[in-house]
Amino acid sequence: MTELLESVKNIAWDACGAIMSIYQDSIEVTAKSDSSPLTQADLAAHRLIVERLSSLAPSWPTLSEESDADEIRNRLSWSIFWLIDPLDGTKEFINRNGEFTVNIALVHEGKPILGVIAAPVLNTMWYGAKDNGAWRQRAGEAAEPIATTAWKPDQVLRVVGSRSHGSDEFERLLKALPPYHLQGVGSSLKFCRIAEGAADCYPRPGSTCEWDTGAAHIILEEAGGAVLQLNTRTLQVEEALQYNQRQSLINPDFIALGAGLAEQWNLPTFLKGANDEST
Ligand SMILES: Nc1ncnc2c1ncn2[C@@H]1O[C@H](COP(=O)(O)O)[C@@H](OP(=O)(O)O)[C@H]1O
Ligand SMILES: [Mg+2]
Repeated sequence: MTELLESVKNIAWDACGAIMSIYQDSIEVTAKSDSSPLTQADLAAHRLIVERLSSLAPSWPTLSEESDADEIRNRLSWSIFWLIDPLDGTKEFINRNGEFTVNIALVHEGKPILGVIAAPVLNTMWYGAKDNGAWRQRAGEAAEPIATTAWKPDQVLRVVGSRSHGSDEFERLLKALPPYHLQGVGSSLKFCRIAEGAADCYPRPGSTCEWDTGAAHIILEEAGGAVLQLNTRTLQVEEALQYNQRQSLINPDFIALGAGLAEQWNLPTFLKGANDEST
């Protein structure tokens, strides 16, 4: 696993290089069929990552946000594959605020077992693999282990949410939380904040795809946290998100949280109903 991680880290970092050469030049934006934005950086990173992973592990297929439908036609029969978002946070990339990442996960039997998230503007990578812990590495520095922090009921809950994709459902969920502080953060960086102990939870009703969460999912689990399906009606957490098990690649509603918070979430006292004391 350690050797595989090093290879994937190198690939993610090289993809960051391809993205940055476009970031520093001019960004051309086109619209995909679902009207979400696409840039030449998404495609350059996609091509580099798919080519390099295919030569690293020729028998493991790749499923990228930018894959053609034909290339992933048989995906439900895959037991192991690479799950890739070549540029997560395209809107943040276009807005040039630095909050975008390259996400690469290895998924086995519906669960992510290795993940790398690279943020070129922040010069940082977060990564982890099953039973190998979670790590953060700043460019030119040694890797350091990271872990979630356990929220206590007398503390303000540090919530992270999308910078660019809010929703009424998200606003409704916030009302069920104890006193909180909300920070908007782009891309998978929200999960990284929880994994390194800088935030407590990230509720996300709707509007994410499996490539937005796969790499972050295993990193957060290895840091002591969890990424759990959330029933937004009852506000109960359910089993962990699963990958490549359904026709749709859109995730169900979920909440990512640090150590111990899933148990707290199920305590009736945790949910206080409409809450107007938020900071
Ligand atoms: N309506 C929608 N349906 C599915 N996924 C959506 C969506 N709106 C946003 N997303 C996903 O949310 C990601 C951005 O996350 P965030 O808002 O947390 O920064 C996008 O990643 P990309 O930028 O890779 O397309 C996209 O995959
Ligand atoms: Mg993308």
